[in-house]
Amino acid sequence: MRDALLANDCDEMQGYLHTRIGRVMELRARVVTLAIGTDPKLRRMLTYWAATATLYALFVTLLAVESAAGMVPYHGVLGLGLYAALGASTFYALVRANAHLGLRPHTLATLQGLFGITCNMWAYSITGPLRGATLMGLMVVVVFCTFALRPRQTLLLAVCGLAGMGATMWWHQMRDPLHYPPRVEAVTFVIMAGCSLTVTFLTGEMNKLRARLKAKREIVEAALVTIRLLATTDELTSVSNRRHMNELLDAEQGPACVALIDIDFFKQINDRHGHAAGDAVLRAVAHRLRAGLRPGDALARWGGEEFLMLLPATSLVEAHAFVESLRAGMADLAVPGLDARLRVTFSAGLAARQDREPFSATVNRADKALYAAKAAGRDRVIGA
Ligand SMILES: Nc1nc2c(ncn2[C@@H]2O[C@H](COP(=O)(O)OP(=O)(O)OP(=O)(O)O)[C@@H](O)[C@H]2O)c(=O)[nH]1
Repeated sequence: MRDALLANDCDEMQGYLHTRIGRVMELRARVVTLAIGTDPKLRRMLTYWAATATLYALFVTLLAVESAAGMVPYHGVLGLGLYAALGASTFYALVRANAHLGLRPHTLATLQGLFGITCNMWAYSITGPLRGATLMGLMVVVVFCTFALRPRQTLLLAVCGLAGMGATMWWHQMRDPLHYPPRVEAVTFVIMAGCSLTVTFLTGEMNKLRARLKAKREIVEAALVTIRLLATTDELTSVSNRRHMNELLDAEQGPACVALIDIDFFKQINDRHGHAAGDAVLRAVAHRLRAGLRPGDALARWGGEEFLMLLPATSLVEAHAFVESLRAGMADLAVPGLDARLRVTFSAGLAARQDREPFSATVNRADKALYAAKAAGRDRVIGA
């Protein structure tokens, strides 16, 4: 009795924990969706944002540590920290809401790049002897922007960065030549300019390579679509070809019916009106049959003037009624370019798949039923 109660308590506890964990997971998924959305492109952009925000945070934390050691003025670090936090959160909001704002990627990248440059100028101004380290930030700005900007736009941004940093250096060496020796500032500037222009050039080349790769990938993707279409479609009638129908038959697991449909006296049409007229009849019949298909049904050109229809989850009685309605509908089939009085008819043999027999056996029975329909005078539907 006691054991049973204990087991009951355990089950209840397990159920309770299960529900709680489920709710926590659901809440977590909602928060993640709210924060970074579901669109992969948006998520990628927010990943870039997160990388730069982390860099700002690291940078400001390091400066705070240095300010505690008396190397950097406290108020300068606080100001820069607030400015960086404000900028980072503004850009998060802009990127997150951009689906509604509609800002172009290069506009967003340029704004972020310019913000990065001003952070760099500020950091250079307050870091005293550590200022050389802040110059690395300019390279990050260039590389970050290369994802969204064209090479020329990246170059313009790099020039803006150099102008900003150059002005900052010039101002400091004019104001305080003791701590900012003009020669040191000049050499630093030249090295920084050389590095950032080289990085701009290299990222520009990388961008061109990426664009070329993208163009090639698009060509390959389009070629794959064409190859797939050619491999699965009958060129004349645009319905599936035999190979594709065989794939569909292989994939079909449940009960189904097949209908083998053969145009009557097609040789006569060819002989009397010419091969092109025969082709037009094939196209018109295929078009009419395809238009009559229900969702899930499939149609293929099985041979010369023969079509195979796959009717999943359909009984023989239902299939008979369905194909019979298609047959009756042929009475008003008009073939473009041919005498309107020409009546095109077809005969059809039906068979239902028995248990899980291979479809080749079902199609064989449908073929026999078709033969019977032809023998019985054509223009009719017979079930096996
Ligand atoms: N125009 C055209 N004719 C084709 C094509 N493929 C096969 N055929 C012709 O279709 C004809 C089929 O003739 P048969 O098998 O004798 O059949 P039928 O004249 O329809 O006779 P029944 O089926 O017994 O009513 C042949 O003359 C083939 O040359 C095609 O793509 N275009």
